[in-house]
Amino acid sequence: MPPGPSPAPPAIRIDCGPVVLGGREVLAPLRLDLAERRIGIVGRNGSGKTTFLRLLAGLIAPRSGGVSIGGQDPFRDRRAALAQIGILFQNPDHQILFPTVAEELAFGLAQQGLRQKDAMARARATLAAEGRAHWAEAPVSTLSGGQKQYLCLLSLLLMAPSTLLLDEPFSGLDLPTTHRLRRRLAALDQRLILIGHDPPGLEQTDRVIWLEEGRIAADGPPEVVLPEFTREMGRIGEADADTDLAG
Ligand SMILES: Nc1ncnc2c1ncn2[C@@H]1O[C@H](COP(=O)(O)OP(=O)(O)OP(=O)(O)O)[C@@H](O)[C@H]1O
Repeated sequence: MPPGPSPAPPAIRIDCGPVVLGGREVLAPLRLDLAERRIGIVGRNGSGKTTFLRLLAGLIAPRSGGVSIGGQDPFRDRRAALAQIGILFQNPDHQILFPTVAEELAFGLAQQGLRQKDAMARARATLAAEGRAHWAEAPVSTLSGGQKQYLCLLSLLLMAPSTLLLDEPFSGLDLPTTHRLRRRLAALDQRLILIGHDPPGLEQTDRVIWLEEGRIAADGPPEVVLPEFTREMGRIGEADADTDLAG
C-alpha cells in the first residue's frame, strides 16, 4: 500500500506583545497562526524579518505573551524546541561552533540525544551522500563562505525539526548548489518559513507575509502579495531609496 500523506507539522501560534531590542520596538504586537507548509517572508532591509524568525525560534522573548509550537514555548523550553524548530542564520559564522565539518554536523544530533559515535557516523554518511566525504575531517575554517552556508543547511536538515526557519538560505551559494538545495527543500515534508529578497523564489509558497517597519503590511497567497510587494519596491526605488540613509 502506498504511504499516505505525512501528518502536517504542528501549527505555530504567535500571540505576543512587542519585541523591544536596544530600547526600540522592532516588532509590533502580533497575533498569527502559521499552519501552512511553505511560508515566505518579504520586506525591506531592517523591516524585522530576522527578528521575526528569532522570535519563532525562541531566541528572543516578546514583552508579553509568546509563541507556541505543538503546545511548547520555544523560548521557555529550548531542548524540546530542538525537535520542533531549527533556524539557519544569514551569516554562517554565527552558527558554526566546531573545528571540523563532521564535528559540526554531529553536534546537533548529539544535542538531540544521539551518542557521539552514532552522531559522527550519521554526519559522515550525510557527507558521503552529498558527494563530499572528503570534507569530514576538513577544518571548517578552510571552507568558503558559500560552503559554510551549505554546511549549516546540511546540519539543519540532519536534525530534521518539524519547522525550518531559513534566513535567505541561498544568498552565498553558487547556482548548481542553489538548484540542488532548492530541489531538496522542495521535497521536504517539514514546514519551511523562509526569508527571501527574490520574489520569484517565493512563488511556490502557500502564503507570503510582508513586513514593513516591524508590522505586517500584507499577508496572503503569493500571487496576491508578491506583485504588490514588487510594485511597491519598484516605486520606492524610483523615488530614490538612498534618501533613507540620509541623517
Ligand atoms: N540586538 C538588537 N539591538 C537593537 N536593534 C536591533 C537588534 N537587532 C536588530 N535590531 C534592529 O531591528 C530592526 C530589524 O532588524 P532585522 O535584522 O530583523 O531586519 P531584517 O528585515 O532581517 O533586515 P535585513 O533584510 O537587512 O536582513 C533593524 O532596524 C535593526 O537595526
